[in-house]
Amino acid sequence: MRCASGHNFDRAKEGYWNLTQPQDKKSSNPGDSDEAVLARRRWLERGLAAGLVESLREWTSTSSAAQNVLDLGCGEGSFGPALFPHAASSYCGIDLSRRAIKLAARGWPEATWVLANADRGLPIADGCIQQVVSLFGRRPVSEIERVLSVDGVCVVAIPGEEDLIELREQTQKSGHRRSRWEMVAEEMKAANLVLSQHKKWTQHVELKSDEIADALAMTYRAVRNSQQSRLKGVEQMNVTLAADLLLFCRGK
Ligand SMILES: C[S@@+](CC[C@H](N)C(=O)[O-])C[C@H]1O[C@@H](n2cnc3c(N)ncnc32)[C@H](O)[C@@H]1O
Ligand SMILES: [Zn+2]
Repeated sequence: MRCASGHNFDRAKEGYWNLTQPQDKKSSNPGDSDEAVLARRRWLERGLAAGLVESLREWTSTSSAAQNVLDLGCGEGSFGPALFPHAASSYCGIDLSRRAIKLAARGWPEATWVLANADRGLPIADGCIQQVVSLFGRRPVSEIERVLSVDGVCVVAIPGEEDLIELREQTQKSGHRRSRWEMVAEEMKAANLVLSQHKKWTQHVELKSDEIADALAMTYRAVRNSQQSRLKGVEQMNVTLAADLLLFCRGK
Protein backbone atom coordinates (compact mmCIF):
# COMPACT_ATOMS: atom_id res chain seq x y z
CA MET A 1 0.00 0.00 0.00
CA ARG A 2 1.32 3.44 -0.90
CA CYS A 3 0.18 6.87 0.22
CA ALA A 4 -0.04 10.05 -1.85
CA SER A 5 3.39 11.16 -0.63
CA GLY A 6 4.97 7.90 -1.74
CA HIS A 7 5.39 6.15 1.60
CA ASN A 8 5.06 2.38 1.50
CA PHE A 9 3.20 0.26 4.02
CA ASP A 10 3.52 -3.48 4.36
CA ARG A 11 0.94 -6.11 4.86
CA ALA A 12 2.19 -8.48 7.55
CA LYS A 13 2.16 -12.20 6.85
CA GLU A 14 -0.71 -12.55 9.33
CA GLY A 15 -2.73 -10.28 7.02
CA TYR A 16 -2.93 -7.02 8.95
CA TRP A 17 -1.73 -3.64 7.68
CA ASN A 18 0.99 -1.93 9.64
CA LEU A 19 0.30 1.81 9.60
CA THR A 20 2.30 2.66 12.70
CA GLN A 21 4.64 5.62 12.52
CA PRO A 22 8.08 5.89 14.08
CA GLN A 23 6.69 8.02 16.93
CA ASP A 24 4.26 5.25 17.90
CA LYS A 25 7.10 2.98 18.97
CA LYS A 26 8.18 5.53 21.54
CA SER A 27 4.63 6.24 22.64
CA SER A 28 4.01 6.19 26.38
CA ASN A 29 0.77 4.37 25.57
CA PRO A 30 1.77 1.66 23.09
CA GLY A 31 -1.51 -0.20 23.53
CA ASP A 32 -2.22 -3.06 25.91
CA SER A 33 0.58 -5.33 27.08
CA ASP A 34 0.70 -8.88 25.74
CA GLU A 35 -0.30 -10.07 29.19
CA ALA A 36 -3.45 -7.93 29.20
CA VAL A 37 -4.34 -8.97 25.63
CA LEU A 38 -4.01 -12.67 26.42
CA ALA A 39 -6.00 -12.30 29.64
CA ARG A 40 -8.76 -10.57 27.66
CA ARG A 41 -8.72 -13.37 25.08
CA ARG A 42 -9.12 -16.06 27.78
CA TRP A 43 -11.87 -14.02 29.43
CA LEU A 44 -13.86 -13.71 26.22
CA GLU A 45 -13.31 -17.39 25.33
CA ARG A 46 -15.00 -18.31 28.61
CA GLY A 47 -18.11 -16.52 27.34
CA LEU A 48 -18.05 -13.90 30.07
CA ALA A 49 -19.09 -11.20 27.61
CA ALA A 50 -21.86 -13.19 25.89
CA GLY A 51 -24.58 -11.17 27.61
CA LEU A 52 -22.84 -7.95 26.69
CA VAL A 53 -22.70 -9.02 23.04
CA GLU A 54 -26.44 -9.76 23.12
CA SER A 55 -27.12 -6.32 24.50
CA LEU A 56 -24.94 -4.60 21.90
CA ARG A 57 -26.55 -6.55 19.05
CA GLU A 58 -29.75 -4.54 19.48
CA TRP A 59 -27.81 -1.63 18.04
CA THR A 60 -25.38 -3.32 15.66
CA SER A 61 -27.55 -6.01 14.07
CA THR A 62 -28.84 -3.72 11.33
CA SER A 63 -25.36 -3.72 9.87
CA SER A 64 -25.14 -5.30 6.43
CA ALA A 65 -22.21 -5.88 4.13
CA ALA A 66 -22.94 -2.47 2.60
CA GLN A 67 -22.30 -0.67 5.88
CA ASN A 68 -18.77 0.16 6.85
CA VAL A 69 -17.84 -0.53 10.45
CA LEU A 70 -14.79 0.91 12.20
CA ASP A 71 -13.74 -0.59 15.57
CA LEU A 72 -11.38 1.67 17.54
CA GLY A 73 -9.21 -0.27 19.97
CA CYS A 74 -10.58 -3.58 18.66
CA GLY A 75 -8.23 -5.64 20.84
CA GLU A 76 -7.85 -9.37 20.11
CA GLY A 77 -10.81 -9.20 17.77
CA SER A 78 -13.58 -11.34 19.25
CA PHE A 79 -16.27 -8.66 19.12
CA GLY A 80 -16.10 -8.01 15.35
CA PRO A 81 -17.34 -11.42 14.17
CA ALA A 82 -19.72 -11.67 17.15
CA LEU A 83 -21.43 -8.35 16.36
CA PHE A 84 -21.07 -8.15 12.57
CA PRO A 85 -21.00 -11.78 11.36
CA HIS A 86 -22.14 -10.93 7.82
CA ALA A 87 -20.02 -7.85 7.31
CA ALA A 88 -16.40 -9.07 7.25
CA SER A 89 -15.64 -7.28 3.99
CA SER A 90 -16.77 -3.93 5.37
CA TYR A 91 -15.36 -4.23 8.90
CA CYS A 92 -12.08 -2.60 9.92
CA GLY A 93 -10.49 -3.00 13.35
CA ILE A 94 -7.68 -0.73 14.57
CA ASP A 95 -5.44 -1.41 17.55
CA LEU A 96 -1.96 -0.40 18.65
CA SER A 97 -1.06 -3.75 20.21
CA ARG A 98 0.73 -6.02 17.74
CA ARG A 99 -0.19 -9.11 19.73
CA ALA A 100 -3.85 -8.12 19.68
CA ILE A 101 -3.98 -7.38 15.94
CA LYS A 102 -2.20 -10.65 15.10
CA LEU A 103 -4.76 -12.65 17.10
CA ALA A 104 -7.58 -10.68 15.50
CA ALA A 105 -6.30 -11.23 11.94
CA ARG A 106 -5.88 -14.94 12.55
CA GLY A 107 -9.42 -15.26 13.90
CA TRP A 108 -11.28 -13.38 11.14
CA PRO A 109 -9.00 -13.11 8.09
CA GLU A 110 -11.76 -11.79 5.79
CA ALA A 111 -11.91 -8.52 7.73
CA THR A 112 -9.46 -5.61 7.55
CA TRP A 113 -7.09 -5.22 10.50
CA VAL A 114 -4.82 -2.25 11.03
CA LEU A 115 -1.99 -1.79 13.49
CA ALA A 116 -2.10 1.95 14.13
CA ASN A 117 -2.42 4.60 16.79
CA ALA A 118 -6.10 5.58 16.88
CA ASP A 119 -5.21 8.76 18.75
CA ARG A 120 -3.60 10.17 15.60
CA GLY A 121 -5.48 10.96 12.41
CA LEU A 122 -7.45 7.86 11.43
CA PRO A 123 -6.47 6.27 8.10
CA ILE A 124 -10.06 6.57 6.90
CA ALA A 125 -11.65 8.92 4.33
CA ASP A 126 -14.22 11.52 5.42
CA GLY A 127 -17.82 10.44 5.93
CA CYS A 128 -17.53 6.83 4.80
CA ILE A 129 -18.28 4.92 8.02
CA GLN A 130 -21.84 3.99 9.01
CA GLN A 131 -20.92 2.59 12.43
CA VAL A 132 -17.98 3.45 14.62
CA VAL A 133 -17.66 1.18 17.64
CA SER A 134 -15.44 1.75 20.65
CA LEU A 135 -15.76 -1.05 23.18
CA PHE A 136 -13.66 -0.10 26.17
CA GLY A 137 -11.40 1.31 23.45
CA ARG A 138 -10.29 4.67 22.07
CA ARG A 139 -12.52 7.71 21.49
CA PRO A 140 -10.78 10.28 19.29
CA VAL A 141 -13.96 12.35 19.13
CA SER A 142 -13.23 14.81 16.33
CA GLU A 143 -11.88 12.02 14.13
CA ILE A 144 -14.96 9.91 14.85
CA GLU A 145 -17.11 12.82 13.72
CA ARG A 146 -15.03 13.29 10.56
CA VAL A 147 -15.23 9.67 9.38
CA LEU A 148 -18.93 9.10 10.18
CA SER A 149 -21.42 9.32 7.32
CA VAL A 150 -24.33 11.75 7.66
CA ASP A 151 -26.62 9.03 9.01
CA GLY A 152 -23.81 7.24 10.83
CA VAL A 153 -23.89 6.16 14.48
CA CYS A 154 -21.26 5.52 17.12
CA VAL A 155 -21.58 2.75 19.73
CA VAL A 156 -19.51 3.21 22.87
CA ALA A 157 -19.06 0.84 25.82
CA ILE A 158 -17.30 1.86 29.01
CA PRO A 159 -16.92 0.06 32.33
CA GLY A 160 -19.90 0.64 34.60
CA GLU A 161 -19.73 2.08 38.08
CA GLU A 162 -20.15 -1.36 39.64
CA ASP A 163 -17.82 -3.22 37.28
CA LEU A 164 -15.68 -5.68 39.29
CA ILE A 165 -16.52 -3.69 42.40
CA GLU A 166 -16.00 -6.68 44.69
CA LEU A 167 -12.50 -7.20 43.29
CA ARG A 168 -11.70 -3.52 43.55
CA GLU A 169 -12.88 -3.43 47.13
CA GLN A 170 -10.58 -6.31 47.99
CA THR A 171 -7.50 -5.02 46.18
CA GLN A 172 -7.77 -1.31 46.83
CA LYS A 173 -9.56 -1.38 50.18
CA SER A 174 -11.89 1.45 49.21
CA GLY A 175 -12.96 0.42 45.71
CA HIS A 176 -14.14 3.76 44.37
CA ARG A 177 -17.41 3.77 42.54
CA ARG A 178 -17.55 6.39 39.89
CA SER A 179 -19.80 6.82 36.95
CA ARG A 180 -18.05 7.96 33.81
CA TRP A 181 -20.69 7.84 31.13
CA GLU A 182 -21.85 11.43 31.64
CA MET A 183 -18.31 12.64 31.05
CA VAL A 184 -18.02 10.58 27.87
CA ALA A 185 -21.34 11.97 26.63
CA GLU A 186 -20.02 15.49 27.23
CA GLU A 187 -16.79 14.82 25.31
CA MET A 188 -18.73 13.40 22.40
CA LYS A 189 -21.19 16.29 22.43
CA ALA A 190 -18.31 18.74 22.07
CA ALA A 191 -17.63 17.05 18.69
CA ASN A 192 -21.31 17.27 17.69
CA LEU A 193 -22.05 13.62 18.52
CA VAL A 194 -25.33 13.50 20.37
CA LEU A 195 -26.35 10.79 22.83
CA SER A 196 -29.50 9.11 21.54
CA GLN A 197 -29.69 6.00 23.77
CA HIS A 198 -28.09 4.79 26.98
CA LYS A 199 -28.46 1.44 28.69
CA LYS A 200 -26.72 -0.39 31.44
CA TRP A 201 -25.56 -3.98 31.21
CA THR A 202 -25.03 -5.86 34.47
CA GLN A 203 -24.35 -9.48 35.27
CA HIS A 204 -23.29 -11.37 38.38
CA VAL A 205 -20.82 -14.20 37.95
CA GLU A 206 -18.90 -16.52 40.18
CA LEU A 207 -15.23 -16.37 39.31
CA LYS A 208 -12.55 -18.91 40.13
CA SER A 209 -9.02 -17.89 41.03
CA ASP A 210 -7.61 -18.01 37.47
CA GLU A 211 -10.55 -15.93 36.24
CA ILE A 212 -9.97 -13.41 39.00
CA ALA A 213 -6.33 -13.13 37.93
CA ASP A 214 -7.38 -12.52 34.32
CA ALA A 215 -9.92 -9.91 35.35
CA LEU A 216 -7.18 -7.99 37.13
CA ALA A 217 -4.64 -8.43 34.32
CA MET A 218 -6.97 -7.20 31.60
CA THR A 219 -8.44 -4.22 33.42
CA TYR A 220 -6.22 -2.61 35.94
CA ARG A 221 -2.69 -2.17 34.76
CA ALA A 222 -2.12 -0.16 37.88
CA VAL A 223 -2.94 -2.92 40.34
CA ARG A 224 0.31 -3.43 42.16
CA ASN A 225 1.58 -6.79 43.31
CA SER A 226 1.03 -5.80 46.90
CA GLN A 227 -2.62 -5.17 46.10
CA GLN A 228 -2.98 -8.35 44.07
CA SER A 229 -1.56 -10.31 46.96
CA ARG A 230 -4.64 -9.42 48.98
CA LEU A 231 -6.44 -11.89 46.74
CA LYS A 232 -4.01 -14.75 47.39
CA GLY A 233 -5.83 -17.84 48.51
CA VAL A 234 -9.21 -16.58 47.29
CA GLU A 235 -10.62 -19.61 45.49
CA GLN A 236 -13.80 -18.05 44.20
CA MET A 237 -15.77 -14.88 44.41
CA ASN A 238 -19.11 -13.48 43.33
CA VAL A 239 -18.35 -10.56 41.10
CA THR A 240 -20.43 -7.92 39.33
CA LEU A 241 -19.76 -7.19 35.67
CA ALA A 242 -21.19 -3.90 34.45
CA ALA A 243 -20.94 -1.60 31.46
CA ASP A 244 -22.59 1.57 30.24
CA LEU A 245 -23.60 1.31 26.58
CA LEU A 246 -24.05 4.55 24.69
CA LEU A 247 -25.41 5.17 21.20
CA PHE A 248 -24.55 8.46 19.48
CA CYS A 249 -25.78 10.11 16.28
CA ARG A 250 -24.47 13.15 14.49
CA GLY A 251 -26.02 16.40 15.62
CA LYS A 252 -27.69 18.74 13.12
C1 LIG B 1 -9.66 -2.56 27.24
S1 LIG B 1 -9.02 -3.06 25.66
C2 LIG B 1 -10.54 -3.39 24.77
C3 LIG B 1 -10.32 -4.25 23.57
C4 LIG B 1 -11.61 -4.72 22.85
N1 LIG B 1 -12.37 -3.62 22.30
C5 LIG B 1 -12.43 -5.53 23.80
O1 LIG B 1 -13.42 -5.02 24.33
O2 LIG B 1 -12.07 -6.69 24.03
C6 LIG B 1 -8.42 -1.52 24.97
C7 LIG B 1 -7.68 -1.70 23.64
O3 LIG B 1 -7.27 -0.41 23.14
C8 LIG B 1 -5.98 -0.56 22.56
N2 LIG B 1 -5.33 0.75 22.50
C9 LIG B 1 -4.81 1.46 23.53
N3 LIG B 1 -4.31 2.63 23.07
C10 LIG B 1 -4.52 2.66 21.72
C11 LIG B 1 -4.24 3.60 20.70
N4 LIG B 1 -3.64 4.75 20.96
N5 LIG B 1 -4.61 3.30 19.43
C12 LIG B 1 -5.24 2.11 19.15
N6 LIG B 1 -5.53 1.20 20.09
C13 LIG B 1 -5.18 1.46 21.36
C14 LIG B 1 -5.29 -1.57 23.45
O4 LIG B 1 -4.18 -2.19 22.82
C15 LIG B 1 -6.43 -2.54 23.77
O5 LIG B 1 -6.48 -3.59 22.84
ZN1 LIG C 1 2.62 9.16 3.68
